Amino acid sequence: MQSDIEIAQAAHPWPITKVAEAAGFQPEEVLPYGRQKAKIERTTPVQPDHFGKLVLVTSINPTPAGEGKSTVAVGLADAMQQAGHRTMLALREPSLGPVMGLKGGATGGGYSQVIPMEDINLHFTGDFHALTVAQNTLVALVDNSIYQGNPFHLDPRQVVIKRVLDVNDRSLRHLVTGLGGRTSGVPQEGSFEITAASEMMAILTLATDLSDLKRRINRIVVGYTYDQTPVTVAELGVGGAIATLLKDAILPNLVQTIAHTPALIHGGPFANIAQGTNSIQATQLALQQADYTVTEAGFGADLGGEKFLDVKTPLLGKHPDAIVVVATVRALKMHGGLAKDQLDHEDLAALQRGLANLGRHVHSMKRYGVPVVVAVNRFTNDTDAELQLVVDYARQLEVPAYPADVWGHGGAGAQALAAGVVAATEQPAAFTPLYAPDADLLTKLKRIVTEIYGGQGVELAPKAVKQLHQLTDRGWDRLPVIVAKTQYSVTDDAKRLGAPTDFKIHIREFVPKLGAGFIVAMAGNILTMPGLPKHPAAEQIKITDDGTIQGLF
Ligand SMILES: Nc1ncnc2c1ncn2[C@@H]1O[C@H](COP(=O)(O)OP(=O)(O)O)[C@@H](O)[C@H]1O
Ligand SMILES: O=COP(=O)(O)O
Repeated sequence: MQSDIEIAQAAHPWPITKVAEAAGFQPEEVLPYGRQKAKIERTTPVQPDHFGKLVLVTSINPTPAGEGKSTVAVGLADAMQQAGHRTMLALREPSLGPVMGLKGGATGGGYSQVIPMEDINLHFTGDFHALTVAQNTLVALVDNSIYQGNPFHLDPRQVVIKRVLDVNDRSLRHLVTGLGGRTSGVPQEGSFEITAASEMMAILTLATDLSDLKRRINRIVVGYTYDQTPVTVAELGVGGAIATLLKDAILPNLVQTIAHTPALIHGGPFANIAQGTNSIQATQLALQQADYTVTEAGFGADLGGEKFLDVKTPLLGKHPDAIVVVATVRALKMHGGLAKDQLDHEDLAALQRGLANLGRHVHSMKRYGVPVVVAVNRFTNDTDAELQLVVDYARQLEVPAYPADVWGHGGAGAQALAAGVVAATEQPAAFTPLYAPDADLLTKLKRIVTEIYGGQGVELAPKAVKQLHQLTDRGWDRLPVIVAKTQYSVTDDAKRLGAPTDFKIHIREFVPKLGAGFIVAMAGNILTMPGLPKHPAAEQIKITDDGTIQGLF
């Protein structure tokens, strides 16, 4: 069986200028980066009343490998395009952390991939590197201000803006900087987070244009003074320089699928530690150009799905017309109690037990008032009996379900799914947000935990209780909330699979991100700098002397 990269390398892509022309972009809007990539620079403002239909792809709680949201999104878009619907994808950029680590890339798989997968999964058009330099330059400017006499009276123990790196590196979670004596800075305790979790990434993906980007950067709180007053980038007077570093990164990237469906790929926040959705700009651009936009949000519906619907949708100016919940037999069997190495043979009893996780996510997506469709992403070991069990269960939930073999057959494996999704987008939708925008932080959190996770409520650690009072005193307690928690469970315990209800979410601290415009609630022991596994993917990745990349999954 060919690998993802072998299938991608055997594809015959169009020149990106041809993809752009077919997608309706004007030549002056297309900035090629080589033959198969381009950035798109809008020359006319988007018009929300001309937007096409929006399809959000989310999923059940995944296994560590992922359950195929990107793969299904690509195969679905190809199938819709091949059925004659003008379709465009809006996806997120991969982080090199998982690419070299455990999870792999974010370009789909099999015959449902965006290409050139090597470029996209490695340095793409440099957006992650630009974001890394932008955030690290800001930290250096803050440290320099403290070193050069500290005119803003910043407390070195309360600098909250973190250095970032697009690498999984646990050794950078806790460190001391500024050692080496008087000329080497001011000693400070600090830490790195992965670029995908950075506030700069969140700002890039939520900004509607360059002026919004600049406003958001200026709102970043870099730290607090000795008397607890927040200090912003605007006060430091360096917002313009930081925005300059992102002048190209702010532009969405255009590539194509193996079947030449246009795909805008922009922004790469993870949904377990950030908001997990691709950029507002790319999604609006796709909505403007195509009759159907297929987009995805990270990890399960409890994370990327909820954040897309409650944080991104109000800024996007358009709610989804249909929500696709991707399920796999293998993940459902894990939720039914099987171990990772027991998933390759038929086990209807385990599958039956694990269906509750699908039920949880279908229920939580249905409450938004948007038609829901289940896509059963077929793996080679899935039996017809297992697939039928999932379809029958979905029918009991009164949602249509379509097995799709997009990995093995691309769009041809998703024709029934595509027809079902198009039909779903024609159904009436009464979008119902989860909480009122002006609800307080705790109310928002409780709604997420009870309505989306199925839990009993929230428990705040003493530090979080204290922070909540500070947030309230500052008037920051009405901002949207982003829950950072494990992707494997609806709870904050990665080992609790299925659909438990007897749990609370334990919030250890709140992290205000005023530039991004939300508060992050850190649940359980979630970390914002992942580590590498015992056998990282890097052990398989090679490059031949003639420059051919191998083993990139
Ligand atoms: N039906 C399938 N059969 C085999 N491999 C698959 C299938 N669907 C996805 N994969 C593989 O699983 C990995 C994760 O898929 P991906 O679409 O990235 O998941 P997600 O977007 O949910 O994280 C990729 O390497 C992909 O090639
Ligand atoms: O944020 C994580 O996204 P994936 O589910 O695509 O890995």
